[in-house]
Amino acid sequence: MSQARIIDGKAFAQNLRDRLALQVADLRSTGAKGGQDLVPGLAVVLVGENPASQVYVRSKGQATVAAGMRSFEHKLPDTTDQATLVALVEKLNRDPAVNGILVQLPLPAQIDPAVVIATIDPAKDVDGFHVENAGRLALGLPGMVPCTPLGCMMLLRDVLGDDLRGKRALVLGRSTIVGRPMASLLLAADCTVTIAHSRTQDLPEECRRADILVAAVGRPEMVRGDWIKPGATVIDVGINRVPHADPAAAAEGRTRLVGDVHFAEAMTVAGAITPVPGGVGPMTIACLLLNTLTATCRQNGVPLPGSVPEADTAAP
Ligand SMILES: Nc1nc(=O)c2c([nH]1)NC[C@@H]1CN(c3ccc(C(=O)N[C@@H](CCC(=O)O)C(=O)O)cc3)C=[N+]21
Ligand SMILES: [Mg+2]
Repeated sequence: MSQARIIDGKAFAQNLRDRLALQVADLRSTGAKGGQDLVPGLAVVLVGENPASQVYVRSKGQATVAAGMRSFEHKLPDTTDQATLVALVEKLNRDPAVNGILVQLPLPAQIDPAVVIATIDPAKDVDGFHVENAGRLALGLPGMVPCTPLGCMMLLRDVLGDDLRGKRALVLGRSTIVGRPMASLLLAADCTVTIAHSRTQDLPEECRRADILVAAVGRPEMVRGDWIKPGATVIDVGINRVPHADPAAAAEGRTRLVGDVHFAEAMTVAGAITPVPGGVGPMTIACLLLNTLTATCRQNGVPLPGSVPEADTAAP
């Protein structure tokens, strides 16, 4: 039986982070010569004590420092009101040491995420969630591109190169943070794009038509082997924590991570596939650093370092 190529997102992300660290060091020395502060700074705001969010925020901070950038972490209590969070974001907008701002989602129920995101200066919106950046992407204009779709695109470019052109791509999921921006990027890469979702009729049949399948629905192992076109490239965005496969371990409360794709089944059909963990997740963090570097360069009128991929087009 055939075996898919496993797309090593972890290694790709580490390589990107190494290259970014070199560019950050270059930028810092350029700034020192010109008397400018060209040290990229990323502010991450966490409201509340969601354990998963705490883990993500910690690994983002570590990655930021490892790349030679400044990390500013702001932790606010679960009871924080919207006005307080908006005031913090406004302060970060004005702070010249802060080039990127990320407000960790989800936010507690008393805070409307749309209001907070609308407050972020679009030039510092390294998540690419602001309406201005979402609109720019939808119109094919330069802007900040959401990290997860950007990372998926880089992996696809690595596997397929120019073969992306004209391919049938299906995005499963229509979220504003993954599905929709992913579809825009695939369209910009000259794919023929379908967005499928919970109301799509004959979903397995739709999936089977796709040369490129991007699963981002948040449903553990929903995409089965027989939903996949033989040889297709599969990008699994899902990160679902489920009880451990071994019932004894599950009884002790142990969990494991699975994607939106049934990996073992997909392995026998797909041409290439991202694993979970070790696929898209690490790319999200690497692209956050890339966006922070891009934002810093644009804010200071400095050209993007040559070997850093152009985020807008996700060229290799
Ligand atoms: N404003 C905002 N921006 C985000 O980008 C954002 C957010 N809020 N809220 C939560 C989600 C989730 N997210 C992940 C980042 C890295 C991994 C990651 O590195 N995963 C590893 C390890 C996973 C693990 O072991 O738990 C992997 O897939 O291999 C996963 C998920 C960013 N998010
Ligand atoms: Mg700075």
